[in-house]
Amino acid sequence: MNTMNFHKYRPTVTPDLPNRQWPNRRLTKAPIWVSVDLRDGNQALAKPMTVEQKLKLWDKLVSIGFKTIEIGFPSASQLEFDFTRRLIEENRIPDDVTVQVLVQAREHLIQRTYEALEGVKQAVVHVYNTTSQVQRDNVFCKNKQQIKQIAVDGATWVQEYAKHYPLTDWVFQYSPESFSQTETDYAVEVCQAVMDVWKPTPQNKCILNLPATVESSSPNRFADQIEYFITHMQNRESAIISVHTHNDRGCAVAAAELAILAGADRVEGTLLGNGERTGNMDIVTLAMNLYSEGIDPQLDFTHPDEWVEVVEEVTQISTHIRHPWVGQAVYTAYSGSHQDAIRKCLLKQNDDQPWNVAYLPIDPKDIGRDYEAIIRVNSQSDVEFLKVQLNGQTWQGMGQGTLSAVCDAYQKQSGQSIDIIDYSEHALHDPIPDLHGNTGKDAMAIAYVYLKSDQGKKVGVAIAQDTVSAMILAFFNATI
Ligand SMILES: CC(=O)SCCNC(=O)CCNC(=O)[C@H](O)C(C)(C)COP(=O)(O)OP(=O)(O)OC[C@H]1O[C@@H](n2cnc3c(N)ncnc32)[C@H](O)[C@@H]1OP(=O)(O)O
Ligand SMILES: CC(C)C(=O)C(=O)O
Repeated sequence: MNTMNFHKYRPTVTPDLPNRQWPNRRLTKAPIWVSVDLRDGNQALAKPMTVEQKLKLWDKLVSIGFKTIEIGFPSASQLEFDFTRRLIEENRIPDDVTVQVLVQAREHLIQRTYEALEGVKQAVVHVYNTTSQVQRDNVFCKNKQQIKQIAVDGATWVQEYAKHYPLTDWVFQYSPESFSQTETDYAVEVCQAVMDVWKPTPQNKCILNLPATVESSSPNRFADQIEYFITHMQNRESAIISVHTHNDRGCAVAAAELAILAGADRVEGTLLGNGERTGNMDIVTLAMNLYSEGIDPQLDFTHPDEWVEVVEEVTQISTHIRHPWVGQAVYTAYSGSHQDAIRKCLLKQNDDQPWNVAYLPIDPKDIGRDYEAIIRVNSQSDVEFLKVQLNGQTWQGMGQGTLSAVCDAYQKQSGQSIDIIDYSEHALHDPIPDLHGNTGKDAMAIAYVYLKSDQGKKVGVAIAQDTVSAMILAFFNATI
């Protein structure tokens, strides 16, 4: 047997933390959210957004309720610079929203970043350099001391250039990029050196953003890294601890959740998880996870169809039908036992009681989905909710069985009262000859339906490929 070449790989080293506290904690409130759609999300697109598209997404992010939005990398290109200027000069930044911008720890780029931000009321200047061993050795070809010096120089320039713009309320953020692949003690050392430059206080905090730039271990080990960092740093009360997870192993949301348990205050991510490679942490999923546990997510995702459309338009990426919480299929049950359970629970569900419905973790109505989409009929289902396409019209009905669902649909559509007197359905195993004696190989079921309506008693009969279709056709034959 061929085996995959797993010998090629080694696990990422994460700290031992025998007294870890995070597993005993629960999520109780939303973190500080930061949307990085317009930066990390954008830099990952084959066709990055135009200024107009960025403005459109910006408006959506503001309306959803983000209070900090990383708007781009203004020193990287004229487009990024111009977008920043548009937001400022056109007064598009509400007073309670702070823009954040990313920059490398390089002086000319930091200078240009401040030029882009001239006149802004408040902003986070986010400077980063990578600290991981692979980048130290292979990309930067520098030792730990030299890499730390890049961070210190960057922090110094960020602080110095800010002084040229005293009217703005500046907040400084530092990311040891590839934190999760960095020796955690070393990450603490570098961040401490940055804090020594900025000298934050509990009243004037800096932000330390700890990224899983590439997700390389399981979420519990990322949580260990965060808890280790927090418990080994000095002056914890003067820093906001932020995390920025990517989804390489499919666990970005879980990693962020466990990082919050481990003490992180703030989470960076994108709507629907767009971002480098497998994407950034999906803020929608994390926020809705909190919501489904009765925690105020502090973001408003009530009308997904509106903002999903904008995200899809600007990213040119469609949303999977099974995307957590907002995919088109996530409140739909095809299988009979699920349909049965949902119907029974919905009948018992009172609006003033906590949500208690099997198979539906939240009330789909909360995000603008109706129950009619919930139950779909196919070969896996016992028909209790029906959609019938007839003469170009869609008829919908719900009932204990096929016939009562059809009857319900018919009554809603025609306004006529109708009673089912009796019915019978038979699966046929032998082929049925048609009027000319030919064998209809597909015919497999026959149904009789006896009705009493305003027009008196009627009987309908039909043969079809299955009993459900035969019943529906027999019903309509009886109503003609
Ligand atoms: C994990 C992340 O998402 S980080 C963000 C990534 N996003 C982006 O990079 C998008 C925007 N960036 C860009 O368009 C370009 O990188 C620019 C315009 C900012 C800079 O371009 P350039 O200077 O031409 O190239 P580049 O970014 O490759 O860097 C060149 C040098 O800076 C160094 N450098 C890279 N990142 C950093 C950093 N964060 N801090 C300090 N130096 C850095 C490189 O090692 C390289 O050094 P060398 O010339 O001695 O080999
Ligand atoms: C710049 C940092 C925060 C980043 O985007 C990453 O590490 O993924």
